[in-house]
Amino acid sequence: MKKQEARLTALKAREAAHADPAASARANDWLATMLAHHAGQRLAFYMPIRTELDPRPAVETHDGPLCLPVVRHSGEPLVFRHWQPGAAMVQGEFGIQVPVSALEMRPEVIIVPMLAFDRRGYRLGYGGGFYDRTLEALRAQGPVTAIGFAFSAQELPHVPTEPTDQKLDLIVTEIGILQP
Ligand SMILES: Nc1nc2c(c(=O)[nH]1)N(C=O)[C@@H](CNc1ccc(C(=O)N[C@@H](CCC(=O)O)C(=O)O)cc1)CN2
Ligand SMILES: Nc1ncnc2c1ncn2[C@@H]1O[C@H](COP(=O)(O)OP(=O)(O)OP(=O)(O)O)[C@@H](O)[C@H]1O
Repeated sequence: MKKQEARLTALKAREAAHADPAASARANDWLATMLAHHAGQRLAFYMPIRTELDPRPAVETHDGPLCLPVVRHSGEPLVFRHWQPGAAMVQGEFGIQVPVSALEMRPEVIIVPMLAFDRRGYRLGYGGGFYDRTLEALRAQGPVTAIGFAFSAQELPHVPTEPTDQKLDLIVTEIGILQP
């Protein structure tokens, strides 16, 4: 499968890039710059797993409510639960920490994790289709800004796509901000 090959290539690139803390710091500086334009808005971030780029340093600078994605069922959009520093957490699906909070939030800005991306704004994740379904549902309700966050080494010339793929509005890496 083409997507599967692309995932493997990008995963190796991400593992190598992850070893450089300076790249992570620069990416977070760019992300914080971007988030400053969204002050006051509800922001969804993610708890990094494996070698995902950690967005938390930039998220700490955000002026506005925060939430984290929760998998309810495969084949369904993610839901977002309110998070604040010190919030009680529990291990959710795929070993990812999720807030215990029952308070759900509709984010206006979403920091999206990824394995690979291209300059058209297409991305590849772990293959659950969670962010595609989630962005489709949220965009049907109102405006939402999807910010892909990854190391520049995770860029591919052309990510394999399907009709259900939702495009990112912005991509932030350690090199800067890309607007597809
Ligand atoms: N940090 C983070 N949080 C996230 C995501 C993510 O990609 N990263 N998600 C993005 O959707 C959602 C969770 N979805 C996920 C789906 C699959 C796998 C995963 O590790 N899959 C394994 C194989 C799955 C299995 O065990 O059968 C793999 O690809 O190795 C992780 C998260 C919501 N939260
Ligand atoms: N809105 C949708 N409705 C129905 N099926 C969908 C939708 N979005 C994605 N899918 C299906 O989900 C499956 C996985 O999608 P894809 O490979 O794009 O996941 P991914 O973007 O890598 O994963 P994730 O978003 O969880 O990080 C695909 O077979 C796709 O057809």
